Amino acid sequence: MKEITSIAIGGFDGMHIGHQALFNELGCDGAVVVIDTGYANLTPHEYRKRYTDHKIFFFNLEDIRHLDGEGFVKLLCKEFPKLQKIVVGYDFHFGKDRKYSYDDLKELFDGEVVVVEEVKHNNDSVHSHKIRAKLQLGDVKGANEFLGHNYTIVGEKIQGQGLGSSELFATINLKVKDFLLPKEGVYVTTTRIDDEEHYHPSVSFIGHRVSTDGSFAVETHILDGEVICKEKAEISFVDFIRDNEKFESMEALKEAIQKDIAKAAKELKFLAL
Ligand SMILES: Cc1cc2nc3c(=O)[nH]c(=O)nc-3n(C[C@H](O)[C@H](O)[C@H](O)COP(=O)(O)O)c2cc1C
Ligand SMILES: Nc1ncnc2c1ncn2[C@@H]1O[C@H](COP(=O)(O)OP(=O)(O)O)[C@@H](O)[C@H]1O
Repeated sequence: MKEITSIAIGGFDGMHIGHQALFNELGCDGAVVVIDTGYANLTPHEYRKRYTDHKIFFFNLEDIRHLDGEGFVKLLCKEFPKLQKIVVGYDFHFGKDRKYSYDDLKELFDGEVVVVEEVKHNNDSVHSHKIRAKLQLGDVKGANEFLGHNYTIVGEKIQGQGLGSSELFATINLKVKDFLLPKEGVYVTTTRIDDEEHYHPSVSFIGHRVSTDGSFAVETHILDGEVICKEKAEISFVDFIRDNEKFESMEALKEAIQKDIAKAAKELKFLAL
C-alpha cells in the first residue's frame, strides 16, 4: 500500500469493460480498491484478480459504510500515503447512504480526481446487474460482450450419477459455490481442468436432470479426448445451445447430446484455445 500513487474505486463485480476503462487510467503504481459487499457473484472476491494486472485491495462495505465523505477520503489517504490520483466512474457514489458523488471527492481530496465517462455497448450502459440479467436469460454472448471476456465459473469436482460414462457421454460434475449460474440449459463452453494451462473444447449442461434422476447438476463433457480431473475445473461460456429438456428415453437424450456436441465442436473449431 505504501507505494501506491493512484487507485480506482468501486464494487467491481464482473471486471467488465466499464471497469476496465477505469483501470486504464491507473499508472504502474496504481491499484484497484474493491468495496466488497459480499454479494459479488460474477467475480466473487479473489476471482477479480484474474482480470487485471493491478494489485487489488479489499475494503469491507460493513466496515466503512458509516463514514462521511471526509472520513472516507481520510481513510484512503491513511491507507495509501502516496496517493495522488483517484479514478471513479460517472455514477460513483460513496459514504453514508451513498450520498457523496465525485464532486464531493474533488472537493475533499487534495489530488487529482479522474471521472470516467459512461461506457456503453451498442448504446446500452454496461453494468454488473445487466450482465447478471443476461446470464439468467441464457444470453451468454451478450454477457460476454459486456464483460470483455467469456463468463467463467469455477467448481469443485464431485461424483456424478455414473450414467454418463456407462450409457451417455462422460462428464465432469461440479459443485459451484458463489458464482451466478446461467439459465438452465446446454452451452458451448471451454473447460480448464485443475491447474492445466489450456482450455479444452467442451459442451456443458446446467440444470435439473429431468430426464434421469431429477437432481441439479453442472456438468461438462470434454470434446478433445479423455481427461482426468482431480479437484476442480472452470467452465467458460461461449454460446447458448438449447433449453433443458425432458427426454422420454435414454436414446432420445443421447441423440440430443450428440447434436449438442456437433454444434459445440463446429463453433469451437474457429476458436484458438
Ligand atoms: C451436453 C449435455 C446435454 C444434456 N442435456 C440434458 C437435457 O436436456 N435434459 C436432461 O435431463 N439432462 C441433460 N443432460 C444431463 C444428462 O442427463 C446427464 O449427463 C446424465 O444424467 C449423466 O449424468 P452423470 O454424469 O451424473 O452420470 C445433458 C448432459 C450433457 C453433457
Ligand atoms: N459503464 C460504466 N462506465 C463508466 N464507469 C463505470 C461503468 N460501470 C461502472 N463504472 C464505475 O466503476 C466503478 C465500479 O462500479 P460498480 O458500481 O461496482 O459497477 P456496476 O455499476 O457495474 O455494478 C465505479 O467507480 C463506477 O462509477
